This record gives sequence, C-alpha cells and structure tokens, in this order.
Amino acid sequence: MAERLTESQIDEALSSLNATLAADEQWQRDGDKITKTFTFKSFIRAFGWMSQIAIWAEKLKHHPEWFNVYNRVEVALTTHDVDGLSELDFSLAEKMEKFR
Ligand SMILES: C[C@H](O)[C@H](O)[C@H]1CNC2=NC(N)=NC(=O)C2=N1
Repeated sequence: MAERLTESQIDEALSSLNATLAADEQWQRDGDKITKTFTFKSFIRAFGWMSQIAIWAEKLKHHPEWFNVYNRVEVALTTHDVDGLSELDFSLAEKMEKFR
C-alpha cells in the first residue's frame, strides 16, 4: 500500500516534478492534492491524452480526479487510501508530463 508522504517529502517531490517545467506550467500544492490545468490544441488532443493516461492509471492502480472542457483538463492528484499525498501522485504526474 502507498505511504503518506511527510511535508518535507512533499516539498522535495514537488520541486523535483516542477524542476524542468516553465513557470506557467508548474504543479501547485492544494492541501492533500497536487493540481495542474493542461491545455491542448483541441478537444481530440485533450481526450487522446486522457486515454493514454487512463491506461497508465490502471497500470499504476492510481486514478486522477480530472475535469475536461473542450481543450482543457483540470487535474487533481491525491491518494484517498492514505488521506494525503503519496509517491503514486508524483509518479502519475510524471506520466502526465511525459505524454503531454
Ligand atoms: C484497491 C485499489 O488499488 C485502490 O482502491 C486504489 C485505486 N485507485 C486510487 N486512486 C487514487 N487516486 N487514490 C487511491 O487511494 C486509490 N486507491
């Protein structure tokens, strides 16, 4: 089972996740979640990306909270099993960036 990360582990994981991302592309901390809004060229690009991520989510057994309107996908990652953030949230976030 996933383990709940401590505050300092979260700070470190978030810095590492954001290290290669532009200032306007950064993940944000929102309590027990990390969040980001992805914008694509079209709805079909957004939905194609969501389909790829859905397959990874099944593989990782870790699923995003997300909301899609047209070319925009608002993502929130959290680990319900530990009532907080775990390594899985950061692994899924990395996949999201990789397939972006
Ligand atoms: C048994 C199963 O792996 C768990 O219920 C998983 C499924 N997907 C999950 N996804 C997320 N985001 N948090 C969880 O705690 C979680 N738990």
